[in-house]
Amino acid sequence: EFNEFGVHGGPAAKALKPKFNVFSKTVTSHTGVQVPEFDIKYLVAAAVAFKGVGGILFTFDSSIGAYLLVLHQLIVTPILYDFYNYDTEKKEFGILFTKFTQNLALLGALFFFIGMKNSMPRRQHKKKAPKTKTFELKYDRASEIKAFDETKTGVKGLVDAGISEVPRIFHQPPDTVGENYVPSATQFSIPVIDLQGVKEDPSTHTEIVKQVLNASQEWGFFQIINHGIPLSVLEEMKVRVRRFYELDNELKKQFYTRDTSKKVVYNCNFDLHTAPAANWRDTVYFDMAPDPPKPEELPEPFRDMMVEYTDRMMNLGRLLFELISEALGLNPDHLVKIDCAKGLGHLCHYYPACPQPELTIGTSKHTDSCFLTVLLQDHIGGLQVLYENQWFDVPPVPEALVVNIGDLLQASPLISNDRLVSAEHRVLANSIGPRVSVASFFITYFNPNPRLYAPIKELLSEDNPPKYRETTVVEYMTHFQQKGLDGNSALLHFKI
Ligand SMILES: O=C(O)CCC(=O)C(=O)O
Ligand SMILES: [Fe+2]
Repeated sequence: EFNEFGVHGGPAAKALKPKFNVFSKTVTSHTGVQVPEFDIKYLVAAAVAFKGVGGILFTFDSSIGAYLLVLHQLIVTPILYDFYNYDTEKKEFGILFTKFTQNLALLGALFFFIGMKNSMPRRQHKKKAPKTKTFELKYDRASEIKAFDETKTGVKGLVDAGISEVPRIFHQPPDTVGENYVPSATQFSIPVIDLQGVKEDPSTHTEIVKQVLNASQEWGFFQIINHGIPLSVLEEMKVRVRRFYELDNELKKQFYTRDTSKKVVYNCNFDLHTAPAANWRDTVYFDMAPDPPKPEELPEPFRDMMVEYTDRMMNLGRLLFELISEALGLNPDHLVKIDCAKGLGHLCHYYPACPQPELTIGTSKHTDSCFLTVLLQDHIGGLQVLYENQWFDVPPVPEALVVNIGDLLQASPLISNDRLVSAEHRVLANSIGPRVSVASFFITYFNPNPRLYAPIKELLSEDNPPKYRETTVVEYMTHFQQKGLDGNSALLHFKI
């Protein structure tokens, strides 16, 4: 009825006019409201417009289109299909009533569509968030990283310059930071082992070996107290780390390099150019054993400190390897004999205060690429370990050192054939800072040590076949360095 318009509204206007008159009379007599007089062609024009424009928009999935069609239905249906003006016995009544109810059903369908559309935008909104990230990834990340690296002043340089927002290159993918976090005050926490009397008292020794085995198998992490390194040495070491980072930029820049064969390597993120997102952390690395640098090659704050710290750490490392050998049922000197305590490097980390800690991370989730790590951390906190798929805080204890099993011991992976755990851990960024830590890695990094490491034969059996192929430290480390902190274990590469 509404396809031809002509000058006066076409046949639709003709059909509508008497019906509209009846309609307006009925409305007036029932409600007392006077329906205003107007040329019926305008009503037809409006109905045609609503139907035409609404129909087109509707086919494009638009809710405006649906609203226009609803308006059309509301205007046209009660007037055009006026079954109420006919006797129930009349033929017209049946036809008009059927059409009226059909149009009512159509109206219902339109309302359903509008309801669906209103609930969808909320869902789509969340899905759209990663799209913003995809867009972010399209910026010229490589050039921004290059420019940042060329400043040679790291994250501390950005903070010193007064930035108030974390640059894009440091943005972590969404949801990496908040996932599966358990606040530290729960019934579980990483074990603290008191080493007092470990060398003097045989029953204490046996008890400690048991605790080391449990902690290394369960958590891959434990803290030690009464470990023999005086608190004053630990405190002084942290002071020296801060002092290094507070050196004049020109002095510090001399050590900024990506050449990992150097004995002193200062840079921001060893995997800056390959990692998906940069970490809010600077690091200076000292390769101290077996071939230490000359004292004059060390930055001034460490010159009279590094050798003492290394000696003390080597003694502690030998003790820990003995305890772990025993825990695995091996001769106490087994791990030392296969050179696990031969190489030692210290990673001195600096985590500047972060203006938007929720956008980035101090150190991405990773396992350590070494036999064993002994970590000195300050009072700020932020280190977390993954245990049973949940993140647990490793709370700072002033006199304690944190010990964790590395990939090459993994536990026992390469040596213990998966009996020990090289646990995943990470460091959160913090608005309070700087935080400093010293991670002492027992490993012969790039010393060409030809020794092949494989799961220890004594630990293998028919039920416990080797899970990793043999490899050298150099091969393992080369793979780790190329891979970077991408969230996957470097050990996967060596699985049989
Ligand atoms: O800074 C820390 O607490 C941990 C550092 C760390 O995990 C590492 O150097 O491998
Ligand atoms: Fe680590």
